Amino acid sequence: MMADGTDTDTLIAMVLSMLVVTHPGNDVILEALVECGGDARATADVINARSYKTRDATPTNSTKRKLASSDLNGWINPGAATSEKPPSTKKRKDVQSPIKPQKLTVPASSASTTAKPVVNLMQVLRSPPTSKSSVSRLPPLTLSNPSMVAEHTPCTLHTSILPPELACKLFYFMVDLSQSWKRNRWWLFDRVVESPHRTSFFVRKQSEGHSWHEAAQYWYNGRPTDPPDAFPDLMEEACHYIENIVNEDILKRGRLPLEWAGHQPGEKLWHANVAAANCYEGAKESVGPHSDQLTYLGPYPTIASLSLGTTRTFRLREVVPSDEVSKRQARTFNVPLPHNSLIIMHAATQESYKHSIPPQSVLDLYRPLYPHPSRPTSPLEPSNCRINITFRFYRPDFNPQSIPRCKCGVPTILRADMKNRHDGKTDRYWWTCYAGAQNDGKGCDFWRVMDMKMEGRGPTFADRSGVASNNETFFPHRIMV
Ligand SMILES: O=C(O)CCC(=O)C(=O)O
Ligand SMILES: [Fe+2]
Repeated sequence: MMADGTDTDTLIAMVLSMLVVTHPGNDVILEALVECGGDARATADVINARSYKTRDATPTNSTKRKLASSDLNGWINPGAATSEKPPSTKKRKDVQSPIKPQKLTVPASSASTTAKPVVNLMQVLRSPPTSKSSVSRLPPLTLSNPSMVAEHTPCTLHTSILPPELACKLFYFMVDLSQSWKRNRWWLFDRVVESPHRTSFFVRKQSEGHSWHEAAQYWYNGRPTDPPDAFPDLMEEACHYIENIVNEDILKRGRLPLEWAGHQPGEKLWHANVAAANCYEGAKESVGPHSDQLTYLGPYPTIASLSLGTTRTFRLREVVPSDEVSKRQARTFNVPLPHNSLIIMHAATQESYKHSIPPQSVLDLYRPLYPHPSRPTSPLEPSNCRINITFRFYRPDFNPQSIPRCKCGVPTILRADMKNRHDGKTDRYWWTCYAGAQNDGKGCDFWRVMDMKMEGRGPTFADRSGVASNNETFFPHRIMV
């Protein structure tokens, strides 16, 4: 998770959150962002203003209207005769900034309205030109059962994963706890932005000698935090079930060369030593498209994500590598995650896909089976909350002491080169400065390719099996060891 300052989704979310009219479509918002030099506040003002002016609408719920225009110049300046065509968005299906952040955000109320220097946002955001017109567009697909999930994605879905009473108790416990969780907050350009849900970070009691306190700070975008809490007992109990399922699942799959191979033969290869929890209250709370930061997870992590409470849609969309965008399109997969289900994001999910929990217009309330343990005689209360707990294995070879520091003196973050992962000549992971997330948006230009061997990381499956592991000679989806 966590974010930096160049994310399309973040900018769109900022604009959306300031609109008083119905969503005009991402392409329209992006073009308006270009017109407004990347200033989200100004973009929202322009979209709002033009909507009322041209439609004679007032900003009441009853008069909210859908705006649709493919010609943004004409739409923003209906009277202005201009020969300059607005940048076409027809071909833009999957706009990616070169370095992607981890969370969708909404602006803090302090968003400024002053004019900002003009940046050509499209140069940053637009994918390299391609001839996509011949590539057919695939409609979103709902994956409503475990076999569909396994068929279409690198994930597995398990339903009714915990004993029902444990799932219910853990849900109540976490909802109560979540009252003190925080909205993630960080700098984006010149303003502070905030995540549209609450979050918290936990460390397992017996986690092998490393202090994951620094890692916890990075969960909160580099903000100083108190040492993270230990897994509560109910989470610990749930974790045993989850570890068993995850290890069963990964044993059935081939392993990728850079995955952690363990110190001793027979050792449990995946164990959760940290967990991050999210609470989404109501239909509008969300998390935007992102891939999880790999800093402590290392390459090709497995992440086990437990859902409790109301069903929400988990959305997955592949990031098509640059050399394939002219041949195929990404497809959006929607996976409804009911109470007591586990979706396991297996190796290569973070390198190849973005995931999100989009806002919804309606929500099915969760109806608990058991009363709240501390209010056993109260009536059962349906809830509009979803609790998500992602159990994670922070690798011993990506511990805080071994994370490179940037020029600002703070630990860097590790990202995958999602766009070039099939290239074979391009390195696939890099370390970059992350100081800007907290430091008034100002970081340094630190950028270094991650080199497993030079940095002394492992042992990996490649080390064990002798398969080439340098970043130039294997292809994530093609070589299994
Ligand atoms: O709530 C979810 O299912 C996803 C949460 C997530 O992606 C994250 O915390 O990184
Ligand atoms: Fe995530």
